[in-house]
This record gives sequence, C-alpha cells and structure tokens, in this order.
Amino acid sequence: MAVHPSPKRGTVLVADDDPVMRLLMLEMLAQVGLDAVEAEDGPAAIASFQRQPPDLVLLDVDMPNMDGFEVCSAIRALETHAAAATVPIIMVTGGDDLEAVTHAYEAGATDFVSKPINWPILGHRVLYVLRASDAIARLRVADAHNRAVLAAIPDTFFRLNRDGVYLDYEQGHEANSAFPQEHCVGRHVSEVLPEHIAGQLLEQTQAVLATQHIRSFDYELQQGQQQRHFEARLVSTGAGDVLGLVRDISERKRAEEQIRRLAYCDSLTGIPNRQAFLELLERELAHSRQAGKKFAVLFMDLDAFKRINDTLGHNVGDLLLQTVSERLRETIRPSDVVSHSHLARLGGDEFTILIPDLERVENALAVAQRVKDAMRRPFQLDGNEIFVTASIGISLYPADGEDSESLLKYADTAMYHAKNCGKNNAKLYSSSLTMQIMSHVKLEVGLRKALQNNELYLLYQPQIDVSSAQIVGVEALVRWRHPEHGIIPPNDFIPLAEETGLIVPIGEWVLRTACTQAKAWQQTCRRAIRMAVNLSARQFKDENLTQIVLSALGDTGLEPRLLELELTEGTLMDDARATMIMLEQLRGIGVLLSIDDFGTGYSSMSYLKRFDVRALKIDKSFIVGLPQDSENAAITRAIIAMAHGLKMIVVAEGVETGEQLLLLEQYGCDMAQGYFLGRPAPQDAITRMLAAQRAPASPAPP
Ligand SMILES: Nc1nc2c(ncn2[C@@H]2O[C@@H]3COP(=O)(O)O[C@H]4[C@@H](O)[C@H](n5cnc6c(=O)[nH]c(N)nc65)O[C@@H]4COP(=O)(O)O[C@H]3[C@H]2O)c(=O)[nH]1
Repeated sequence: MAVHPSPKRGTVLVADDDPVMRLLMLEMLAQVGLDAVEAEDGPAAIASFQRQPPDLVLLDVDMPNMDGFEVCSAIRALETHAAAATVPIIMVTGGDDLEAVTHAYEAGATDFVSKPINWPILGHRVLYVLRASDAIARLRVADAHNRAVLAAIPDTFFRLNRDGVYLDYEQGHEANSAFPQEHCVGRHVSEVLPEHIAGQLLEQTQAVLATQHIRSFDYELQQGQQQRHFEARLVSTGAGDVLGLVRDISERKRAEEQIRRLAYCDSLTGIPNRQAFLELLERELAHSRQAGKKFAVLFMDLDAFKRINDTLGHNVGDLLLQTVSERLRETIRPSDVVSHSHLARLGGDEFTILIPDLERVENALAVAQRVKDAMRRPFQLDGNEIFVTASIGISLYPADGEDSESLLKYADTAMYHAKNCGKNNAKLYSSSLTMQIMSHVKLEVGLRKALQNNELYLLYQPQIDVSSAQIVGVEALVRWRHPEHGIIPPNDFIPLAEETGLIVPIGEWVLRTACTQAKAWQQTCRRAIRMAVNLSARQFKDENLTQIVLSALGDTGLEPRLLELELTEGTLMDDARATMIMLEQLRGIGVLLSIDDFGTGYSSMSYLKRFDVRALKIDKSFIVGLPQDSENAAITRAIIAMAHGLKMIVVAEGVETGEQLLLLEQYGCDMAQGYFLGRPAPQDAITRMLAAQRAPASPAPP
C-alpha cells in the first residue's frame, strides 16, 4: 500500500445505513484529527472507494441490500486499485456475535469493533489500526526491497541459527555451487557440507555471534571433475542467527593462479624463475633453521652457451635452454641420493637446484655429477649436434652461509671457481675458497706493483753438455721478492700473471734482463752462454712478441743464436695456424726454439716435426724415478731416439743424481739440467761456476 503523507492524519470511509451512527462516528474521528467521507449503504461505499480510496474503511455489518461482509469482500476484490488489497477495514459487528467476527476476518477485515460502541475510544482504535497498517506497509516495502537486492546479487544467501541449522536458503543466480533449497532448509550444516567445511562454518558462525563482526572464509568444493572455490561472508542478523552470502570465486582464483604463474614461471622453459627461487630459498631457510636441517644450493652454468648463441643463432640457443631444463628436470627426480629437489632458471644459461634435507655433502656432489653427465650427452637441435658441458658451484646451509643472498652468491662464486679449474667441473664453496679468492685479489694488486718496485729478479740454472760436462747454457727462472710474504716461486704467480695479462710486461722484463746478463757473461767470461727463457702461451699469442724479442736483442747486443725461447706443448697445440706464423717470424729473427716439459702434453712426434724446433726438454717427471723406474726409462730412451731421428737435440730436466746423469749419457741424451748439476742461482754464483770451468775450445755451444 502506498502511504500518502497528508497534513491530516488520514481519511476514513464510514459506511452505515444509520445516519445517527454515521454522525457520531464522524464526530469521534474528527476529535482525533481524522477526515471522513460517508456512505449510506454498501454500493455507495464501494463507489466512494473507487472514486478515491480512503486510508481506512469503517464498515457496519448490518446494512440493507448488501451487508458489510459483502462490501468488505467486494473492496478486497477491486483489482483496479492497488490499495484495495491492503487498506485496513474495521467491521462494526453486533454484541457477542462471535460468528460475525469470524465471518468478518474471512471476508478480509483487518479488525472489528463490537456494539455497543465505546465512543470515546473509537477514534484511538482507528488511529492504532492506521499506524499498524502503516508499519505493515513499510515492512512490505522493506521486504520487497530486500528481495530485489538479493535477486540482484549473484551470491547464494542463507540464514543459519546458532546451532548450525539452515533457516533459509536462496540459491544465487550465478552459483554453480549451491545446493537446492529443499536440500538445506531445516537441515544441519554437517548434513549439507563436507565435514571440514561444516566445521569451519560453525566455528565462524559462533565467532560472528560472539563478536557481532562480519567474518569471511574461503573453501573449496569438488563438483564432478571440477574443483570450485567459494568465499563465504557471515554477518549477525541481531536475532541470534547469522546471515551468510556465498560467492563462487573460482574465476578469480584461476586469474590469480595465472598471474602467479606468469610472475613465478620462466616463460621459455616453464620452470620456476629467479623470483620463485628466491622465495623458495627463503622458505627453505626458515624451515631448515627451525628443523635444524642442512640444504645445498647448486649453481649451474653452461660452458659454451654464448658461443652456441652467437654461431647458431638465438633460436637454437632457446631450444638448447629448453632441452637443458628438461634434462635437468629428469636428472633431479627423486632418487636414492635425494628425495626431492627444486629446479629454477635464474636467467640466461644459469640454472639453480635446491636440495633440501641434505644428509651428506656427498649427495650434493652426486647430484652435480649426474647433472654434468646429463649435459655431456650430445644435444640434437634443429639438425645440429651440439656438445656442451656445465660448470657447477655448490654452497651449503649452514656451513657456508645463513642467508639466501650469501648462499646464492657463494654458489655462484664456486661455479666460477669450477670454470677456472677447467670447465665441466663441480666445486664446493667453502670458506677457504673465499680466503683463496681474497688472497688472489691481494696477490694481483701486489703483482701489478712488483715490476715498478723492482721486486722481481732472475735466477739462472746451468744446462750442461752431457759428453763434455761443460756449462753451455742457462735457463732464466723468475722469482718475486714479496715485501710481506718473502720469496714467491713462479708457479705461485705466473698463472695469475697469465690470467691478468701481466705476463706480457713481466715476460718482456725477463727477456731484457736475461739478454743483458747473457751479453755480460759473453763479455766478462769470454764465454758464449746460451740463455733459455720461458715463454707462456699468452706471450706467444701477443702480436708484438717478435718486436719485443727484436728490441731486447737489439738493445742488449746479444746475438739471436744465443737466445733460446722455451715453449710448452700446450702453447704450440693451441692454434696451429697462428702458431706456425709466429714460429716462422721467430725463426726469421734467428733465435732458437725448444719444447719445454715434453711428455706431459699430447703432441705426437710427427706433429712436432712441423714446428721445426731445435730441442726437446724431457719433463722432470720422467727423470725423477730413474734408473729404477723401467717404464720411464723406456719412454726417456724412446723420446731421445725419436728426437734424434727428427734432428732435434734432447735436454733432460730435473737431473738430481749422478746415476741419472750416467744413464742419460748412455741413452745418448745431449744436455742435462737439474739440482745435481746446479740449482737455479743468482748471476754471480753462475759467474763463479763459469770461471771455475775451463773455457771450451769452441766459442759456440752445441
Ligand atoms: N724437483 C726438481 N726441480 C728442478 C730441478 N732442476 C730444476 N728444477 C725446477 O724445475 C723448473 C724448471 O723450469 P720450467 O720447467 O721451465 O718451469 C718453470 C716455468 O714454466 C715457469 N717460469 C719460471 N720462470 C718463468 C718466466 O720467466 N717466464 C715464464 N713464462 N714462466 C716461468 O715456472 C716454472 C717453475 O719454475 P721454478 O719453480 O723455477 O722451477 C724450475 C726449476 O727450479 C731438479 O733437479 N729437481
């Protein structure tokens, strides 16, 4: 019913055939501020209603032609007027006519007043019924409003009492989840929902009732093949029960999952990315810290990835990374060594593996070994057969570090260390590695200053002609007098010098100093002593080498035939074409060439022939066991015979005993060098040795 606000309190239609009664009624109504319209019988009342519906109808039962019951029914039946169904109708019945009362209600009356009428309260009675009917009208509007709201939202709605029994249940129009209403109303939640969800719902219901605050929780329901996600929001109605709204959030969850995948997945390989790995590492740290467990972080890098990318293109590079990640996935499957581990790609060709619950360090090494083996199998990609190797660094929690950043950094450092140790390697990070690297850095800083601070100096080791026992040459061997660490042997700093390129200026200094010394001996001792100088691979590849040699010879005045450059097998094998060109240039200058440490590399004699060198130096490792070591004796004899066949002379290194010298003489070895014949010594000691020997008849050494 529409409530019409009016300055008056309302209009009442008074229908009675007795004019006195009508007058009295009008009078009483006017006293409480109500307007009235009169009707002297039933048809007049209906007609009046149709003209202008009143706010209330006061209807006498006993009227001629059409009694009050009929009028009441007729008004209620007026479909043309919305108010007809809801307008309050008070029937005026006779005395104790109970039947009339029942009849009145059946006809649609709202209330009744029985005769004799208590006139003073009639007006108040009418006012009360008007107020009540107004409240009902408001309720009807609110109810319609609520239904409209509930119909508009997609959520399923229910009411639950404090015991967990459904009082109401309305399925939302988008709810795939919901159960039919009849399945729920009057039932306990545990009969409708799976046990754990029902438990959660009951718990939250109690909390809402206790706190009067809104609560929400998510749950999942298996529906056929599908797993659906829901969010339930609960609010107290204030009447001891709880109103719940359930929304299907499966789509949202799927979108969230998709976003998560994009944020945490490496799009190329489909495995977790750096961000995912870092978060995993944090979780593992927290877990291991609490459980007192150990874990390992493996950092893998492909040794030749850049080359493959550059030569075969990015497509092949991408394919390689995908195949590598597949192989890694297979490799780290649970095994007897590790129960589970996690793989990720940090970027580029860098992969990481986290091995939780590590019982023994050996297990991490075993995984690294498997990874290396897996990488060594050739990759067939886009018609190319590709060979790669991997370098792996391993850091351990808690031994190496206690936070994720350090552990990852140390695994990376260990990986670099592994690469420096010759690739296809796996290395553990250990605190000693840091020390090594630290001292490496310090050493490098020191080495850079060594030259300008005059900390380098040369020792000379005599080389004697086996048959005449005369000193015919010396080998220049560099030393570093370190201001703090004392004398440092070349094996401890030459590799660093090579790595940093410092070998080029150091080598030049050695060459000049050695040439100056050789020239000095030639002048003071009147002896032509051949000076042997070591050349490292890096120096040999330096395109200025011939220029440096030429200027050292030119500046010191030493004849080229008195300078011998010692090269290792490795240096010569490195890049055959460039090697031949450089050798040709050096030979053009007139200096001599020899192969140092012969026997430790892989060069075949026939290969060496192409290099046309003057001498072979048999490595001291073959000499050290002589004469007892028959195998090395046989090798030494064979090398001497073959070298002679190729017209090379042979120098035996590391001769420490007279017996060894005797044997080498028997084998026909041309020259010898070693502690037995003279340790590396300063130039004045060599000068004395030369003076002690009688000058040979010929000024030129063999
Ligand atoms: N056990 C034993 N050892 C003996 C004996 N006789 C000589 N030696 C040692 O054997 C090494 C011979 O030098 P190398 O094979 O050229 O091996 C050299 C050479 O490869 C490199 N090196 C030394 N000086 C230079 C240099 O000026 N330039 C370059 N590039 N490398 C150098 O360092 C290496 C080591 O040099 P050193 O420590 O001086 O070690 C020298 C020498 O002291 C012996 O009877 N028994």
